[in-house]
Amino acid sequence: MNTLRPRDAAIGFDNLTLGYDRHPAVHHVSGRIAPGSLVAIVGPNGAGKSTLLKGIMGTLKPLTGRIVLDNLDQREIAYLPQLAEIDRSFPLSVYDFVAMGLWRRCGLFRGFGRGDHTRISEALAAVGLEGFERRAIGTLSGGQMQRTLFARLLLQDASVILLDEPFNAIDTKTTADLLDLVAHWHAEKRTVVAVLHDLDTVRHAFPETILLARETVAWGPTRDVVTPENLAAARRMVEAFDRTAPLCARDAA
Ligand SMILES: Nc1ncnc2c1ncn2[C@@H]1O[C@H](COP(=O)(O)OP(=O)(O)OP(=O)(O)O)[C@@H](O)[C@H]1O
Repeated sequence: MNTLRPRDAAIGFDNLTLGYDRHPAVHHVSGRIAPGSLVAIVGPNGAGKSTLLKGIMGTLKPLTGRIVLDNLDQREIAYLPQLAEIDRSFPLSVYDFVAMGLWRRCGLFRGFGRGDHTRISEALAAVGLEGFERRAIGTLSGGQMQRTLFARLLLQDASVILLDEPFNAIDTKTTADLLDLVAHWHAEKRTVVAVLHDLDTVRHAFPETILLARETVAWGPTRDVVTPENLAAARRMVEAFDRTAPLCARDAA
């Protein structure tokens, strides 16, 4: 069902500062996520990981610096938000929720053809949710909802996929199944960037890591980045950060 034509979609950060109400949340990030990378973003709570994903998505505009997208339109990026951010009270079936992954290609008001229904069924099968089509999303367990979100991502068929804590509070079996999908996307040369807290998962499944602590502590091969020294430095840096500061000392100089 993969209709992706691999392209050289890359994401660059040029001295990027992102924040809220003009207060920086993550600052001076520079680097490039190469096409086809499989990258983990790690760091303590409040390090700016989700903020960086929101910057890539364009929902948060840079305070200073730039995000440079090569061969990539922001609308083509697929994004899996944290489970807690999804309003599940909306009366939507699993089938209709997953079908939303096709909207960008089909348009809102065009009906689905037989090929589309097949693709939706294949996506549900790929995440192990056959038989759940008519269930309201509000009745799903956390793991079932996460599988539903992955099925929607499958249909989006995006060259860049951003995942915000995709395995939080998800059991081992579901995590393993969803990690298989991530590995599959990587094999298809899609770019996958995931915010993660479980460092074992990062070490086993993500070749590249960005360690954030309001700025970049380290960025490179996971074995070089996820070290006790770097993790301790990240903790110290987040604790020392003044969240009320309008500017950092580097900007003021
Ligand atoms: N909408 C917002 N308005 C104001 N401040 C915000 C907003 N969203 C995040 N922040 C602040 O920005 C900082 C970075 O938050 P962010 O959610 O990016 O961190 P994170 O690394 O993803 O943390 P966690 O691991 O806890 O999810 C935090 O101090 C947070 O309180």
